[in-house]
Amino acid sequence: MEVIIRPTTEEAVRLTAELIADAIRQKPFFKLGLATGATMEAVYADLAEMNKAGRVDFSRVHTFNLDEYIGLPPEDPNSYRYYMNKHLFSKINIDMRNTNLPDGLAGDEIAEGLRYEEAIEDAGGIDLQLLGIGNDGHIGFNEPISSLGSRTRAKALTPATYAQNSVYFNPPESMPKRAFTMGVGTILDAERIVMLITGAKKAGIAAKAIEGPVTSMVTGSAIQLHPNTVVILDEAAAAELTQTEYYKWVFDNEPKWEPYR
Ligand SMILES: N[C@@H]1[C@@H](O)[C@H](O)[C@@H](COP(=O)(O)O)O[C@@H]1O
Repeated sequence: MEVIIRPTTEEAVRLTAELIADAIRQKPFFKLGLATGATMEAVYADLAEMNKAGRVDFSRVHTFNLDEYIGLPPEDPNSYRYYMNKHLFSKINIDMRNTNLPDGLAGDEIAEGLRYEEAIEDAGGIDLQLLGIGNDGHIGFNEPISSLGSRTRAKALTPATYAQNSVYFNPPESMPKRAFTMGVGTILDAERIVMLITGAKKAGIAAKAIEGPVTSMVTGSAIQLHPNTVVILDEAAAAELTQTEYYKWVFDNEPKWEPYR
């Protein structure tokens, strides 16, 4: 795992977008795993800008989102399908048929989990999975005590997640209590993981996920098991890390990071 700390949120976001764009440039038939949440909005704005400037082409990219609320139709402004269309898909040259999210309205939940797993497998697996982290340490909607081997399935949301995300719903109580999410095992199967964590509120959970023990209580800590992971943080989110001098040295000196410095 590598940890990169950038002085500002903008720089952390920009680096995340650059890594994604570079990866797509190297392999046009790219399978990109996507995340939602406030943190990612700026990443998608950067990617849309790069696409517009002709710096990255999404025409042959296939996307797979981590999760979707159960019970929300795609046109609901709080569905993750709506979020993705709004923040990214409508702004880039992607073929909408190549964009995938779990179907929040799927009647048979077991079948929907299997369908999504098969769709990822049929596409040849995910090349790069973008991740944020929830206040309770979740990745996707893999809440505390989710099996670290879990696959795509329906998952009940914790009170912490409810508190974090219900502010977007009107009324807040209309937020679904369950969601489909890729499993931790599904996420760990990706070829490469890029996690972005920004803001002072995430400093505690960032330190747990990056430097704490690998535990299903913080499913974000499972990234430590992945052989090709980079975590990008702004200074505020990195405030509780203990090895910051080392992380900074690596970014400032390792040749592979030279183009991004
Ligand atoms: N399911 C998503 C997660 O994938 C995301 O990481 C999290 C963080 O959101 P934010 O960036 O708003 O803190 O939000 C939701 O819960």
